Amino acid sequence: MNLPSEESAVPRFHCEMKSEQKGARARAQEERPGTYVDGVRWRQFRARARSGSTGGHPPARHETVLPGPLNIDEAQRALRMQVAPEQATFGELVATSAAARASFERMACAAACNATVLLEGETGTGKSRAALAIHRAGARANAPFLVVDCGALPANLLESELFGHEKGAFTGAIQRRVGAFEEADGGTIFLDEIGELPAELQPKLLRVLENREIRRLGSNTYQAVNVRVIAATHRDLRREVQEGRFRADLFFRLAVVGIPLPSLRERTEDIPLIVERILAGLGATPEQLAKLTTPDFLTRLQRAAWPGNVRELRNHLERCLVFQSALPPTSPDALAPAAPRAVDASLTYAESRRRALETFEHDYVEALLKLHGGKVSQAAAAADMDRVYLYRLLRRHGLKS
Ligand SMILES: Nc1ncnc2c1ncn2[C@@H]1O[C@H](COP(=O)(O)OP(=O)(O)OP(=O)(O)O)[C@@H](O)[C@H]1O
Repeated sequence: MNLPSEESAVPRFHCEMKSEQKGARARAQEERPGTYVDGVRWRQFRARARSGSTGGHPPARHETVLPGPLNIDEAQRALRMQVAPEQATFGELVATSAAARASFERMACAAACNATVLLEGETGTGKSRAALAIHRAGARANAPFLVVDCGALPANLLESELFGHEKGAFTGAIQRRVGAFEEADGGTIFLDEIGELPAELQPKLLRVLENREIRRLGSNTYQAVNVRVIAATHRDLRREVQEGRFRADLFFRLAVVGIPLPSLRERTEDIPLIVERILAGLGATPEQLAKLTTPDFLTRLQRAAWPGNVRELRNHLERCLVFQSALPPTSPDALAPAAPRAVDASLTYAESRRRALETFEHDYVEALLKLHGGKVSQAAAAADMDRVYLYRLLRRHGLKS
């Protein structure tokens, strides 16, 4: 039986489904690109007449309750509708919340096709991890995955980074250099912080996306590239378009599959699971794990603000391990009683969120610079930010000329 797929590279016999007297059985035939139901990867699935539902983690096998026997249509519907595991994973990402699972579903769809993807989410929501997971779950998994931070370099260097240059293309170009698009040929290029792409490079990237060909700096000829593009931004790109900082045509080219990543505030129910994952990754001992997953501590973590999202949570847990203690979250809003925050509910959600982010960004970089006596390099290193990017933020908020 064939299941619908947008990707021509998906094997014809990708998933085998059998109707049986007691129900239906589905078995994935290939390791890659994988078989997904509700964003969850499955190897074997059985829907049968009377049994319990076992959400799995990782879910290699699943059984659920269905009136049997089933015909193939019913079995297919069962796969789509009856599977509601409590936990979902996509690559290294884990979640139980509906918001995150909806993102995983979109990621799974994106992985199965070749379309350009735009990941949108606040800083630290896991955009880079999501990009890698999409690459790994797709047909290009064994080909290169290249990351370019569009906010990290000035325009001329970024152009060379992306498209390469010929020897002598500019002062200092002592030899020919292959750019990221060429290097990623056959694979995926991840354009992080795409909202920071300098205006002069936007038409050049648009051309690459439209024609799938690049031209090295200093060269007269275009050459074809076969690269899948995943971009990410923490900015509201629609707003950037409205305000003339980002080209509308480029935005539409990038957002063929738009995937919003929810902030941690919007999915606090995922925090216990993420905490467990992070602690395991940090090599916590069983004692440490027990101490840092008590209901009381988890509730405190769930009530904190986490403007830096999963990254901030991870840093906090790392501190807890270093100091061998369930430290209270340090974010200014942590454990705050229901004190009203300065939000204007007459604005749209998007506008309100944008303003809050702008304020956060401004306050953060201002405080950061103050803490480090105005030394940008030192501040950038301490904040684990790229120096050029920090400069850009400081200029954007009028904190440095
Ligand atoms: N679901 C998750 N489970 C465990 N760790 C996670 C998860 N999501 C993100 N992280 C961790 O949070 C940190 C930030 O993740 P990532 O770099 O993917 O976020 P981002 O959205 O790309 O951030 P930025 O916009 O600042 O580049 C990383 O250290 C990553 O390991």
